[in-house]
Amino acid sequence: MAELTLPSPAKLNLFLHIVGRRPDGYHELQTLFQFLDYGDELSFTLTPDEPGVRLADPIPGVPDSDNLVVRAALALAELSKAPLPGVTIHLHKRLPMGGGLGGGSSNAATTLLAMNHLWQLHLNEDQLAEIGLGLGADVPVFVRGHAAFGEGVGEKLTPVNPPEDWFVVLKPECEINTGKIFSEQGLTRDTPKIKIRPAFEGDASRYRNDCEDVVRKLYPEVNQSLEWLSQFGPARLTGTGACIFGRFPTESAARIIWESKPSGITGFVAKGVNISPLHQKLTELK
Ligand SMILES: C[C@](O)(CO)[C@H](O)COP(=O)(O)OP(=O)(O)OC[C@H]1O[C@@H](n2ccc(N)nc2=O)[C@H](O)[C@@H]1O
Ligand SMILES: Nc1ncnc2c1ncn2[C@@H]1O[C@H](COP(=O)(O)OP(=O)(O)OP(=O)(O)O)[C@@H](O)[C@H]1O
Repeated sequence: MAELTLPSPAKLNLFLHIVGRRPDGYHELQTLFQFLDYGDELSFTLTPDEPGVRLADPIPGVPDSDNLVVRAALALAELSKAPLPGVTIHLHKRLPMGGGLGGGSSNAATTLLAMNHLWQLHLNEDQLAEIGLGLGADVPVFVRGHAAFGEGVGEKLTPVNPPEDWFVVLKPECEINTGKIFSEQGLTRDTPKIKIRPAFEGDASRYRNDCEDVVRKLYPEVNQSLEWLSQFGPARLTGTGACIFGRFPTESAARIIWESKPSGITGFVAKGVNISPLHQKLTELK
């Protein structure tokens, strides 16, 4: 029985600038993606006697047909002319939903890489990134697996190596819908483009997240958490939120701040990594 267990890490947008808007309404970004050594875990078991894609742990409130794990597996299955064995997928969710950590996109990318392997489809990374983009703007970076300067809607990726610092990630008590933030009237949409070089050679804390002002106004919980965390250094929103992060040079420095957080706030401490834990695991398996 073919079986595979793989990580599905979180990402941070170390900065996120909105530099324009495409005719289809999607926003053009410049962003710095880095992975965290923290995330969900997915297990895939082929079931040759039982066709189809089954999710063993549905997410409450998300129909299986909308779950990006199922959608990713079905998108691959559609491309195969030959009948494929079925698969049962276990999803161990740790990442908060609507957190700006790219949990669903990461789950989709892990599924694409796992099922390409288990179904022996031999699609290359470019093909998987293209299929991934059809599932969500954040999927390609998880498919490629290297920290990157992202442009376009996040699909034009230049691999970079920002410092692998430690992060305190806090999850204020709200879920934020990405589409809602991108449709807000007051959103800054005209930040001048920067060149790639300063973005990763310089200190990313010189740059900002253009969604932050709008999110602070709409979600007082996020505003309060940012105010608290920024006492200890620059604190920023990831994606369209709701999660925020502060950067620290060592694990112990991050843990001291984590231990002192106000009661009731959830989150975690994790290390920023430039090679995705998913790709690290796949390399070990080769
Ligand atoms: C904010 C980021 O997380 C930054 O990495 C991503 O750009 C969002 O990626 P995502 O969650 O995969 O977003 P999608 O599921 O593709 O888009 C959700 C909705 O947000 C809006 N959207 C998204 C991305 C983008 N560059 N411009 C947009 O206007 C669109 O209305 C879209 O229907
Ligand atoms: N496997 C999945 N995991 C999480 N969410 C999923 C999944 N499949 C579908 N979704 C849907 O996608 C929505 C966004 O979830 P996700 O965790 O990716 O948000 P996010 O971290 O804000 O993403 P991003 O940073 O890409 O904007 C959820 O509210 C849920 O309805």
